[in-house]
Amino acid sequence: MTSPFASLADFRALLADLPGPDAAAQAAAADRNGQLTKPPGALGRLEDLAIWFAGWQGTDRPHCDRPQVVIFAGNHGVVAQGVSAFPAEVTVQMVANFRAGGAAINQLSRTFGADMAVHAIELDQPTQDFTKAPAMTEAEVVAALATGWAAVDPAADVFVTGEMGIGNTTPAAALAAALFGGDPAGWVGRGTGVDEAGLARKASAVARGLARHAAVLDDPLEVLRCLGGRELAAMAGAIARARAERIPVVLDGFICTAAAAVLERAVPGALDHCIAGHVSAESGHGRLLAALGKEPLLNLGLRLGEGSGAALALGVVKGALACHSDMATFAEAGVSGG
Ligand SMILES: O=C(O)c1ccc[n+]([C@@H]2O[C@H](COP(=O)([O-])O)[C@@H](O)[C@H]2O)c1
Ligand SMILES: Cc1cc2nc[nH]c2cc1C
Repeated sequence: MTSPFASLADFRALLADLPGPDAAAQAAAADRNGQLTKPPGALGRLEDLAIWFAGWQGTDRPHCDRPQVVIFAGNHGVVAQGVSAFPAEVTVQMVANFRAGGAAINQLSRTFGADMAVHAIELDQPTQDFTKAPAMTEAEVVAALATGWAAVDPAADVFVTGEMGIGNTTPAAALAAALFGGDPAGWVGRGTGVDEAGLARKASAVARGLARHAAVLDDPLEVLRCLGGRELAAMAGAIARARAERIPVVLDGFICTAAAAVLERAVPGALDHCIAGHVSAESGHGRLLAALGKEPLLNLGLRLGEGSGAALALGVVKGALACHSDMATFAEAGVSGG
């Protein structure tokens, strides 16, 4: 499908008209859950997870047989502010590594049977440094949203999106600060491993970005354009497309969640089809998830990005859905007490 939007106004209208879950399928799944051979509630959050997936997939026997992982890569003008522990050329080098099968996400995608795709977006054209100018023009942010929109396979049954972009914890922190308020220093973290001075440079860059773009801070899509990045916009576009297809989404780390938060702040409820795969070690991620009301499935101290935490969470999702959809009921198994 070519993208159904040509402007931010079109995208905004599309977001306001997204489908909800199938309440009947969800009710049928809750009923089935009550009949499975286990004490009530004994599978804990796995039970809620299965019932939630049932609603979005529109079946009382939800599945994770065709998970799709899509990684978007972008480069950032704000790296000129000294905000990353790694040089910008690592972005294109890691894209080559993804394509050669050598990154963590390749191994995790294979482990959980996910189809994996990589989209490098204009890596030779970094966004503008947001401390000096809007990161993107409207045409650029719409093109990135459309790349994300087009990347989703409508036949996937679970969707994961991740990113690669040296410097991108800084635009992610800027989005979080713009969307939820608070001191920039409270949203920046060590990313790939910056020292104290690097952390201070990140907080300063975010503060200057917020000041420069103060006029748009009440408009989440303009915030994405002025303070975000191409891979962040692409993740937002992909998450919106998954919603249009009613495909449940597993969110990854801080950058992915910040991109997703743009949609929720633009239209409350826009992330109802998303769960948090994990909470990353990036200091603002837990706070961002709390602001979105999302409880992460995993907390393993990851701070890699590239969809890795969400891909790992596919293991939990697969376990939850296998139990829900394939366990015997008390009646089927002849077990007393159901
Ligand atoms: O997902 C996370 O929470 C996360 C936390 C820290 C770093 N990263 C990854 O590291 C890169 C951004 O870090 P930095 O220090 O360059 O801003 C980018 O490629 C991300 O995928 C990702
Ligand atoms: C090596 C490397 C791999 C990554 N994967 C996601 N972000 C990354 C950042 C770096 C620096």
